[in-house]
Amino acid sequence: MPAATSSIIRFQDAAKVFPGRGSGAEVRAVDGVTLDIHEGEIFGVIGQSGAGKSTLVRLINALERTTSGDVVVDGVSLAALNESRLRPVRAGIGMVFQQFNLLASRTVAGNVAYALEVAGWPRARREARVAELLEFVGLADKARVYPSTLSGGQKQRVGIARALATNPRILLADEATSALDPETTRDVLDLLQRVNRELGITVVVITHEMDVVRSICHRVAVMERGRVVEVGEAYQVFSAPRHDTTRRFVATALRDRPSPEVLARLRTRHTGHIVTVGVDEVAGSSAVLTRTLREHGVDGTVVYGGITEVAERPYGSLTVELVGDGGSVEAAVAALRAVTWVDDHGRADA
Ligand SMILES: Nc1ncnc2c1ncn2[C@@H]1O[C@H](COP(=O)(O)OP(=O)(O)OP(=O)(O)O)[C@@H](O)[C@H]1O
Repeated sequence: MPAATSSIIRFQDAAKVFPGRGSGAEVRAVDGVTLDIHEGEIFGVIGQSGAGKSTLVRLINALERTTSGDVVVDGVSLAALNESRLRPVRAGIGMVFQQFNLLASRTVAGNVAYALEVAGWPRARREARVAELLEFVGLADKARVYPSTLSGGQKQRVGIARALATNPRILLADEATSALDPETTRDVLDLLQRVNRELGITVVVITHEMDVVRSICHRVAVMERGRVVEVGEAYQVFSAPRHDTTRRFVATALRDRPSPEVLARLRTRHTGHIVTVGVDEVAGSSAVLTRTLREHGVDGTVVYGGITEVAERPYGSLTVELVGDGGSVEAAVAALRAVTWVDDHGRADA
């Protein structure tokens, strides 16, 4: 976890209202958001399509301007700035896109150099900086090729090198891995993590992929209809989700809990007492489960479940068939309840 918790981006009752298209009603794409993004963290923004994620993030570099409220970036209030005074703020913010947005007519090096040319860097400095960036993203050997010859993952690494060219303090990534296959996604996420850890850059990622949040985000905001409905440490938000959007999101990551149909099938195969036991870093590790059952003289067989990691901490559940004498099963269930959540499905004949 990053040590610093000072705010680098602050939304203050920020709103973005688009006029209705045709005779349609106006759209409150971002609706009164107050939120702090801390310096040095990887912050995730999740939510369903149309929830307002892109608009929220585009307020940070003023690609969209607030219609009310404010966004304060590195102590600078954006609402009051005109276009020319926004330029230095934008220079401190890099952005990567789902579709990469590379210039087809320029080589890889030419794409990365582009922002430096616009910023008036002399040629020698530019070349040194481009070489350094391509080395950082692992594409030193591709400097002279054109984007069309690259894989999706390589294109996104060029996109990241380009976004880093002018030494931004903030990197915005809008669905940066959504066009990539799972393996390439992993490489790009590793790179974003290095950008954060090695360069100390604050990273804001928009994603609809639980895997992205699960593996790299320190904190996360959940959006619904322009509002932030849940915000906090990724582990806290996902281990105790309060909103349907969050619950649905979590369910896409880990199908660890048996549906009624699965449970019915389990009952035909297992006649003992079936329980689903939460697994988390404090209480529910499988070691705790095994020890508790042993202490009560109960046999446990795992019949369903899954454990994954959220923010590098264990998360999931195990469904277990319990077999034991008299009240020992009930006593074991009570002991488990003292340390984690338990869903008691009972016995087939109960
Ligand atoms: N330029 C615009 N003019 C009018 N309405 C817009 C404009 N841009 C976005 N919207 C509307 O604002 C709402 C939020 O859009 P936004 O793209 O921010 O959502 P999102 O959560 O990023 O969705 P997605 O995941 O599909 O990109 C949507 O209803 C969208 O149609």
